[in-house]
Amino acid sequence: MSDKAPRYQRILLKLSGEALAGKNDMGIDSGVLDSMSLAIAHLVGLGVQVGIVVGGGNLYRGAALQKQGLVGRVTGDQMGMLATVMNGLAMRDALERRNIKCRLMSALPIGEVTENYSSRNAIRYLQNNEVCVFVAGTGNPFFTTDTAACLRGIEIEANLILKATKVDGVYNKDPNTHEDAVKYDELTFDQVLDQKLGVMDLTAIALLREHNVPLQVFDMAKPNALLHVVMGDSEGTKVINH
Ligand SMILES: Nc1ncnc2c1ncn2[C@@H]1O[C@H](COP(=O)(O)OP(=O)(O)O)[C@@H](O)[C@H]1O
Ligand SMILES: O=c1ccn([C@@H]2O[C@H](COP(=O)(O)OP(=O)(O)O)[C@@H](O)[C@H]2O)c(=O)[nH]1
Repeated sequence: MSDKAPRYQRILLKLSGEALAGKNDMGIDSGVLDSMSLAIAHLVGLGVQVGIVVGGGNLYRGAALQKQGLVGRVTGDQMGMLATVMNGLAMRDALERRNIKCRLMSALPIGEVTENYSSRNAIRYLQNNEVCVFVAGTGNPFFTTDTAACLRGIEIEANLILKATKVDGVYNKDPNTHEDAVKYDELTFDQVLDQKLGVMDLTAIALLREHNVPLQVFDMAKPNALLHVVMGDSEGTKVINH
């Protein structure tokens, strides 16, 4: 890579819980944490301001807990939100081991374990080159961490929302179930909504469309993909308004 400057000064990165589990079915894989924290540290070194929303699907998902008959949906979603807090704690420590200053900010107040989310404080921390890890989703049941990522991204005035996921972009149909699915390099929020393309939930997409914040979807397991996105190089799929 040349000495060109990053295209985006402030980003919001969505990391799913499943990404943190790596090749395991659940839990947190230390190797994945290590490589993710290294990639993020690289961006911080380039002067990029980084906010992160972590998911919790590697531990608990409210809808699945309800389906098992374990708890009701609201309780299940609360367990899911607390799962994101645990993932966030692990992510913060992984970043701090790399001497990256990091804040863990929760949508639900959890005493001394996290600090309460405030967009004003988050923006101050980001301006001070501290990474902000946002946990507990939106703080409300019936939402997802994808929606939380878009919400936080809009609030902190991120230039781009990045969804690091298991597929390398948005396709015309689910590539995991359709061998003939075709990948888009770029498409609009209207196309995603009209065609109900399932890579991010529709609430999240509608928020980004309304607030005109671009989204880039890319393969979290591909080496240097995160860096390519931030440098403005072609990677994954970009979703924009027009
Ligand atoms: N049109 C589509 N393009 C890409 N992926 C899609 C599409 N429709 C459904 N998917 C599925 O969406 C998944 C990513 O969304 P999701 O499960 O929410 O990811 P994560 O767990 O990383 O947040 C992919 O693994 C893929 O199987
Ligand atoms: O604003 C939110 C965000 C998340 N959740 C709960 O937390 C779980 C974990 O989040 P998600 O499924 O989005 O995680 P990911 O798929 O990214 O790992 C969800 O299933 C919900 O039960 C919630 O209730 N409200």
